Amino acid sequence: MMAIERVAIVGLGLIGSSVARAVKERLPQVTVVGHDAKAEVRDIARELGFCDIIADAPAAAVADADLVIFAVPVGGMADAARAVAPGLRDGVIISDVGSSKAGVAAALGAALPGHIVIPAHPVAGTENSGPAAGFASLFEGRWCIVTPGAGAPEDAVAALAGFWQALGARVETMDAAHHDMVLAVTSHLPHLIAYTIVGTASELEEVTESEVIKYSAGGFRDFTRIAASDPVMWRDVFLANKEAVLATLQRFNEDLTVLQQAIRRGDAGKLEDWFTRTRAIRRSIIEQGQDDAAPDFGRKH
Ligand SMILES: NC(=O)C1=CN([C@@H]2O[C@H](COP(=O)(O)OP(=O)(O)OC[C@H]3O[C@@H](n4cnc5c(N)ncnc54)[C@H](O)[C@@H]3O)[C@@H](O)[C@H]2O)C=CC1
Ligand SMILES: O=C(O)C(=O)Cc1ccc(O)cc1
Repeated sequence: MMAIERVAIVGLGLIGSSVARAVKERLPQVTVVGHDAKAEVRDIARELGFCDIIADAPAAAVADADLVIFAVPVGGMADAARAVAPGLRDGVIISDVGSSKAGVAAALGAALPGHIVIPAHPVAGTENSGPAAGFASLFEGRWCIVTPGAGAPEDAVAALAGFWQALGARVETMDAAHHDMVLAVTSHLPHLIAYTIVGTASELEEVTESEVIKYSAGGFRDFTRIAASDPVMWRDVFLANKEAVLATLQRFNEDLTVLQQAIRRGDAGKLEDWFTRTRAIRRSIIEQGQDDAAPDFGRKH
């Protein structure tokens, strides 16, 4: 198996800093080099000490790395890749943690021709961002979806899978397009709904802002957590996963119309049947011990 002795992390926010912290805790023999485009983030990273080395220049950060992980918003992957390109050694594994995969795979492949690119997505995170928000246990028991292209060398895929397993993650391999369809349903649409509902509530004139805050102990409160997620990161996810999100939204709108009609017509049976079915879905997730693997809007950190 390919040995990973030196990892370079480009982008030291929530996910990049969590990867660095997890490596330091679980793979202490591995050297972690970090870089962020923002000088203030590099300063905070130096202070917090979750990397062995912080490099000011992107190409210097990746020199001699066995694995380079891009942990920047998905719309910034190409720029980040071009910036490190002159420093990459032959045979290095290039990966990322982006929330959408087909567009990122294409962007990294085009920016780094001739390199081994194996995209990945740890399905774990929080509504917080920045280098101080990360923590070493973030990936424990969570899924990491690896989406190797057709030509990806098996030993490199195995090395990347082993790396994520060492950080505590469960690894699944799938096609990037399939990943994007699945995540559109399980993650991207729920975020879009949260952004919508919180925006709508704050705009409703008959409900004052103080009432929204005062009575937000119910379901609304869980939506506000999700709707506090990073604006740049999520802007990029929706633009990158446009087709899958729009297809999912189409289905969602149709189902919403069905429920709307049931309410208007007073169709009690329809409403009760629907809610009974969704309750069973939640219960079966919990019975399978998978509640941690599914997005949980009420999860506390
Ligand atoms: N936030 C979450 O819960 C999760 C996020 N992701 C993915 O992880 C990636 C990073 O997200 P977060 O860590 O949450 O964001 P973040 O906003 O906490 O950190 C991103 C960092 O990347 C830096 N950056 C931006 N462009 C750069 C460039 N060209 N070169 C170097 N550094 C650059 C920023 O200065 C920032 O410090 C995104 O692609 C996101 O889709 C994946 C799983 C969960
Ligand atoms: O905070 C939450 O509930 C999340 O859903 C975190 C999250 C955000 C983006 C991802 O790609 C994966 C996980």
